[in-house]
Amino acid sequence: MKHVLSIAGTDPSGGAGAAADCKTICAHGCFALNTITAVVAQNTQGVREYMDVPPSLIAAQLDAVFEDIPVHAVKIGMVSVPETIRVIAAKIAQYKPPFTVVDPVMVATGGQRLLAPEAERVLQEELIPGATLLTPNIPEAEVLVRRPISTLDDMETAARMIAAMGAKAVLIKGGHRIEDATDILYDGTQCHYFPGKHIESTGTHGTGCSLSSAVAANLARGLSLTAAVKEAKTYVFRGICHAPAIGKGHGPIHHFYDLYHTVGWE
Ligand SMILES: Nc1ncnc2c1ncn2[C@@H]1O[C@H](COP(=O)(O)OP(=O)(O)OP(=O)(O)O)[C@@H](O)[C@H]1O
Ligand SMILES: Cc1ncc(COP(=O)(O)O)c(N)n1
Repeated sequence: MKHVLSIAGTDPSGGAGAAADCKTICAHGCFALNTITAVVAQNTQGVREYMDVPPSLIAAQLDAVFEDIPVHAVKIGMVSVPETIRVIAAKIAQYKPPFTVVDPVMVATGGQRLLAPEAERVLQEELIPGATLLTPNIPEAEVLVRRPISTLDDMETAARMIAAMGAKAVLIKGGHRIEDATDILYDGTQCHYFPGKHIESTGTHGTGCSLSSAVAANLARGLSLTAAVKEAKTYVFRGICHAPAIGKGHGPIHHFYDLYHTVGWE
C-alpha cells in the first residue's frame, strides 16, 4: 500500500483541507498521513477564524512522520504565513519525497484569505521550485502571473509562466469558469487539455483539496502525470455530481470509499 502525506489546515465540517485530503487518499486505496498547518474554524458557510500551528510544531510533525514511515507522495495545501512555508520547504528538501503536489490555497470559497499577502512571494520563491505539480485555480494563477485570465489561451500562457518559476508541471483548474470546467496541464514540454462540463452546484467545497490529493495518490500508485490528472478530475467531477446535501452553504463533494474495491486498484 502506498502512503500519501497531506500537509494542510483543518476543516471541522469535513469538506476541505485535511479532512478532504484524507477521505480522497483513502478512497484511492492509499494510506493517509497528516501534518496540520493551521486549525481553522470553518463550515460550509465560510471561515470564521484560524490559528497557525507554530513552525516548530509543524517541523516536529513532519519529522515524526518521515522518520517512521516511507512517504510515497506529498500534497501541500493551506500554508498561510511565510514561516509555515519556510519550514515545510526545508523539510521537503531534507526528506525528498518522490512526488510533491502543491495546491497554492489563497482564498476560501467564502472569500476569506487563507494565505497572508506577505506569504505570496515566499510561496513563489520557496515552495513552487521543485514541486512535481502546482495546482492553482484561475484566481490563484492570476495572482502568480499578475495578469487577468479569461480564455483558455490565457490559461495556457499562465501555466507556462508559472512553470518558469520552477514547478516541473502546472495544472490550472477551470472550476471558476462558467463556460466549462476545462483544466489545462503544462507538463514542462506541452499543454494537455482536460475538458469538463461545468456543473451548477453548491457541492463544490474542497474540490481543489480533493483534486490535488487525488493526483498525489495517483502518482504514488504509479500513474503517469497525465493519467493521474485525468483520473483525479473524473473523481472530483463524479464527487460533485453525487455531492451530499450537507450544511447550509457550499457543501462537500461525495467521496467514493468503495472505489478501491470496485476497480481493484493495488
Ligand atoms: N462547478 C464545477 N463543475 C465541474 N467541475 C468543477 C466545478 N468546480 C470545480 N470543478 C473541478 O474541480 C477541480 C477543482 O477546481 P477549482 O477551480 O474549483 O479549484 P479550487 O478553486 O482550488 O477548489 P476549492 O473550492 O477547493 O478552493 C477542477 O478539476 C475543476 O475543473
Ligand atoms: C483548510 C482549508 N484548506 C483549503 C480550503 C479551500 O477550500 P475551499 O475553497 O473549497 O473553501 C479551505 N477552505 N480550508
